Amino acid sequence: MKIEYQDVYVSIGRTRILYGVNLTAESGNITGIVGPNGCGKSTLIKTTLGLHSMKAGDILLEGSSLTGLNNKQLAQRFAYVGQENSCMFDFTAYEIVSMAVPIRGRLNKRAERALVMNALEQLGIVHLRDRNIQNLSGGERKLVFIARAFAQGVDTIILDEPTNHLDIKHQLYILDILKQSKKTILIVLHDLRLAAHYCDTLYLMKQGNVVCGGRPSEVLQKKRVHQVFGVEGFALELEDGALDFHLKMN
Ligand SMILES: Nc1ncnc2c1ncn2[C@@H]1O[C@H](COP(=O)(O)OP(=O)(O)OP(=O)(O)O)[C@@H](O)[C@H]1O
Repeated sequence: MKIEYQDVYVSIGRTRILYGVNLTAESGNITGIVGPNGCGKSTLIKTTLGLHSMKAGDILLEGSSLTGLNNKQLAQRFAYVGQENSCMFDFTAYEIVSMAVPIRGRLNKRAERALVMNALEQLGIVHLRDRNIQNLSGGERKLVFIARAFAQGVDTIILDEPTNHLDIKHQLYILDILKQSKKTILIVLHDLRLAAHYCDTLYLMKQGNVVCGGRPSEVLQKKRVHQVFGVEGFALELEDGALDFHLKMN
């Protein structure tokens, strides 16, 4: 489902954090948000979850405003995978994933089990189902939280830096799964190589606003990368047509 941010202004306390953000994540696409630390990426995501209120603007899902919806109604529309990897209690991976089930309404035990197992299978983590979440590695935990998002059964998943702390193999694994899912994905990324390669559309943020949005090849141009990140880098097309990002290091 298409997500539209229309002229979103957010303040925290007396500090203005977002200054009229306009951004569209098209249905079935991967839309990335990149930008320097503190530019407001997580604030935008948290505003979508209703954790910050908007001073002005609106957030629409398939044309309908999210304003005023309660947590359950939001969870019936989209899933969220946050930066945090921790869990305070001794749940198994299976139990964590099954927490998504009530969002789908009443299901009998058999249907619930099929749903959870299907999500674990999609992420390739059936073997982890009885493991205590506390004893899993950071990458394994992230896979469990993404499986929970899949079990929610929604078309739209919003992820805030899901590749943080993961080794390169797990980073690619997670992004490949998201790509193959054909879901509407809105994802905050720091790695510009991953952003260039996986995103259909990319938005570049700086100091609370979107500097530019479009295809990664258009957005990650040398001049703009320098303006926003202060480094020398640019997107480049490889022989097979895939997009990469070249960073010049001194
Ligand atoms: N609860 C809060 N109270 C006060 N200031 C906040 C709060 N949350 C965020 N901020 C400030 O808002 C700005 C944007 O923060 P945000 O976390 O959205 O940035 P970000 O782009 O996600 O950064 P990063 O890449 O480091 O995760 C920062 O200056 C941050 O200090």
